[in-house]
Amino acid sequence: MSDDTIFALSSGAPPAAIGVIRISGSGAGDAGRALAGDLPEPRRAAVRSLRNSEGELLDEALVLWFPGPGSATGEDLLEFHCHGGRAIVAAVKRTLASRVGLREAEPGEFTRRAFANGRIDLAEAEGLADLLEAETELQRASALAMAGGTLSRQANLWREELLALSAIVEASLDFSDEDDVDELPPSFTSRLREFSGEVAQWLSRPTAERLKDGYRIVLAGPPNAGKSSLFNALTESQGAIISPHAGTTRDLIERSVAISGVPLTFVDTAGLREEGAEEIEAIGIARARDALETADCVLWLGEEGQGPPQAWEIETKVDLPDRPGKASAVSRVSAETGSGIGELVEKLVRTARDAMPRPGETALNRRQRRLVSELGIALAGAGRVSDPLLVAERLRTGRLALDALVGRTSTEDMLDGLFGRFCIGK
Ligand SMILES: Nc1nc2c(c(=O)[nH]1)N(C=O)[C@@H](CNc1ccc(C(=O)N[C@@H](CCC(=O)O)C(=O)O)cc1)CN2
Ligand SMILES: Nc1nc2c(ncn2[C@@H]2O[C@H](COP(=O)(O)OP(=O)(O)OP(=O)(O)O)[C@@H](O)[C@H]2O)c(=O)[nH]1
Ligand SMILES: [Mg+2]
Repeated sequence: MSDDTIFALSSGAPPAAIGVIRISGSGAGDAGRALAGDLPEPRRAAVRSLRNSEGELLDEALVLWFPGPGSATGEDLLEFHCHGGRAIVAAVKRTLASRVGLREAEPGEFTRRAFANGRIDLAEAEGLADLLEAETELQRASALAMAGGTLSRQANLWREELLALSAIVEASLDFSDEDDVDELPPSFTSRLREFSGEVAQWLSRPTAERLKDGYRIVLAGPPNAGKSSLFNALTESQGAIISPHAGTTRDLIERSVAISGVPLTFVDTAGLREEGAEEIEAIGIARARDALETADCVLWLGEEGQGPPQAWEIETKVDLPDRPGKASAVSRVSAETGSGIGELVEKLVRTARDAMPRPGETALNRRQRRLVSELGIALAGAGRVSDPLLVAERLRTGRLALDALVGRTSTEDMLDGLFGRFCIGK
């Protein structure tokens, strides 16, 4: 980690109402004085005239001064809240670079410094990355919980419990004599079991990927069943081509929408038929079958009972007089008149919400799940052996997983990948 002083525009692209330029590092105070004269008192906004080294006025701006280590990055941090015009932002940045000699920050570098300085841990940094990418209410609430340290606090409690259990094992080692080598107290076993149960509970929760990708709803059925028409009605779009010609849709058509804050991804597919499909349509049918594999929910528009297991039977084109009808239909709709569409959407939202993390519940991403499950495996292993030395060894393995979880141990590659997800200025 370099210890030079960095700056970046942290607000959106100009022109904007306000442009926030942040400066972090040991040179932040001097940079502030170079442009603004005397600094305001710490953590209090004050108006200053910003000038370049020729003394020319660049802007009247608010200045905020956060001396380290009690700042967002843990370093001296200074902010100019300028008018957000292109030329103003450019002039302030130019002055910081060429006159003051500061370097423009890399993507995520402020956050990376906050991590390096112990202001946030790795799980919180991942939460922040998700928070910036959040597009729905559920994603926002879950990411905010992660960024606020719910998993980090849990990991620390688990770490303490591991240390307490290790202490019991140590004590049994100290006091063991020839006849009584490997007796761990019964309380040890029950604590271990409770611990394992808690870890299993975290692993059973809906995942962060599910929250990000949305609940996948695949529309399937024979050609001309009305899949594309229903797809357009559900997504309130004209994304799919509709025609009376059987075999109109070939490629998968995906559209993500958030309804009541719940992310849903609808997938329209080529009509399934065994015979008569020409080459391109046949490729489409293969893709449709693949899509069925990854679906969270299949809406089946074909003949009753002919869809994949668990599929929702949908009776469609209910505006037409002579239709076969479906006794077990979950939903009866008409894409033509719109009848039943609202109810179907409501059912889907309810089902999808049940499959998602609760609002504000921490959802583990793939990396976090791998490490929490390593902890779970270590605990299970500790419960299966009786030699205290082996038990101690398993508990240590669990602690290593927790260290990796919060980033006490982490590789440069991993950090580059994570912080590269942030924009410049974060
Ligand atoms: N203008 C501005 N807005 C911003 C940020 C920022 O850096 N600048 N943030 C940047 O991400 C977020 C807010 N996060 C922050 C987190 C910690 C501290 C901080 O100074 N913490 C100190 C003191 C807390 C106090 O007493 O008020 C600390 O925790 O010790 C500041 C902002 C969102 N909004
Ligand atoms: N009356 C009526 N006609 C509908 C309804 N839904 C679809 N259709 C008609 O049925 C025909 C086929 O509709 P599509 O939505 O293209 O059917 P599809 O299942 O996507 O067909 P492929 O892409 O070929 O597999 C079109 O002529 C539509 O106008 C409906 O609810 N009522
Ligand atoms: Mg179609």
